[in-house]
Amino acid sequence: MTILDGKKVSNDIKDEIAEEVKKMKANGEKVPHLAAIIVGNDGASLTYVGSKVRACERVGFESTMVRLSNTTSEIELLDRIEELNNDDNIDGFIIQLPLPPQIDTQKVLMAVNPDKDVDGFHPMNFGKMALDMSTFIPATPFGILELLERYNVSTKGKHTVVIGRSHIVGRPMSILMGRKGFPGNSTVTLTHSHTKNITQITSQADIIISALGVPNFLKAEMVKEDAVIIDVGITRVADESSPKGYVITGDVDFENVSKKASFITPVPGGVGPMTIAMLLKNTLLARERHLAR
Ligand SMILES: NC(=O)C1=CN([C@@H]2O[C@H](COP(=O)(O)OP(=O)(O)OC[C@H]3O[C@@H](n4cnc5c(N)ncnc54)[C@H](OP(=O)(O)O)[C@@H]3O)[C@@H](O)[C@H]2O)C=CC1
Ligand SMILES: Nc1nc(=O)c2c([nH]1)NC[C@@H]1CN(c3ccc(C(=O)N[C@@H](CCC(=O)O)C(=O)O)cc3)C=[N+]21
Repeated sequence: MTILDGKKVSNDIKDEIAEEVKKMKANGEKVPHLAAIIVGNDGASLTYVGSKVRACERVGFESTMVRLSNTTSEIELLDRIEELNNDDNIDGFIIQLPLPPQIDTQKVLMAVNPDKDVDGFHPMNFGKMALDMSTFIPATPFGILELLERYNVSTKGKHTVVIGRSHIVGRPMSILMGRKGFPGNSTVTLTHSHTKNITQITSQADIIISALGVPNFLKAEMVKEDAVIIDVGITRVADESSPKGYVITGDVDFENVSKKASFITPVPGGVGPMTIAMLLKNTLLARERHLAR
């Protein structure tokens, strides 16, 4: 069994990006600038955005965090997006999800300039991805592809089962694994809360990508011997014995499933850090597109 060490690979990627930024600086070129809008005070969301800002600092990017109150109206948010769209210093930006209920998420995501949409959530970019055109690939699925590639995990002709169909993880993942090329050429089954007999489906999978957010959902009995297991789930579970008062838990019963798996991602230290590294990669791409305009 091999652990797919997202923490290590993400550090390698950040080192590679930092090298590129050094060269830009040496040539007197503009360095990439990422902005993030965060609405409200959700602890987990603040943590993620904080890690994105720290990652920017580490590789030498500029970063801007725009913090808005939980009662921000849709119009106010759309105005802030328009400012970032028009700000020539900003190469790319993201709007941290989820948004409070008074705001229509789809409307907001459609307001982002597709050339600055480093999350790849705009319908234009999502459509391009589905049509194999070059574009921003959503960071979490992109990170999973990168991890499979760097560990040379075979995907061709394999049966990949994705659990969860969210717009940010499961749905794009199902499209990407079925694309031509590597990593891809998989036969994909997309499952969700209305799927019947899910154990029967996961038991046939060569690769399982679990993105539902239910701790310990995927148990050893649901998994075939030598399967590849990608655990996207991140749930905070209260734990008084840990310093923060909670621990981060994935969707997979790691202790038992890892005994059967050929490759498996841990939580923490698997897909999460890869997501951040790929957001930086997308920001590099956004800068190139910006300079080409
Ligand atoms: N590591 C990382 O970088 C990231 C981690 N995450 C984590 O991944 C998890 C999923 O997040 P996200 O993609 O936003 O998903 P959502 O919470 O938006 O959706 C969950 C999906 O899981 C499906 N689902 C729920 N219960 C079941 C069940 N019992 N059996 C089968 N399918 C089920 C839902 O089905 P239905 O559509 O029918 O409701 C839905 O499609 C969360 O823990 C989140 O924190 C998210 C993004 C990045
Ligand atoms: N517009 C938008 N883009 C996103 O990419 C996005 C989002 N909204 N909303 C929420 C989800 C979640 N997400 C994570 C990113 C990093 C870790 C991560 O670094 N996790 C660490 C642990 C972090 C911790 O200790 O809390 C790990 O798994 O090792 C987790 C989750 C990005 N998301």
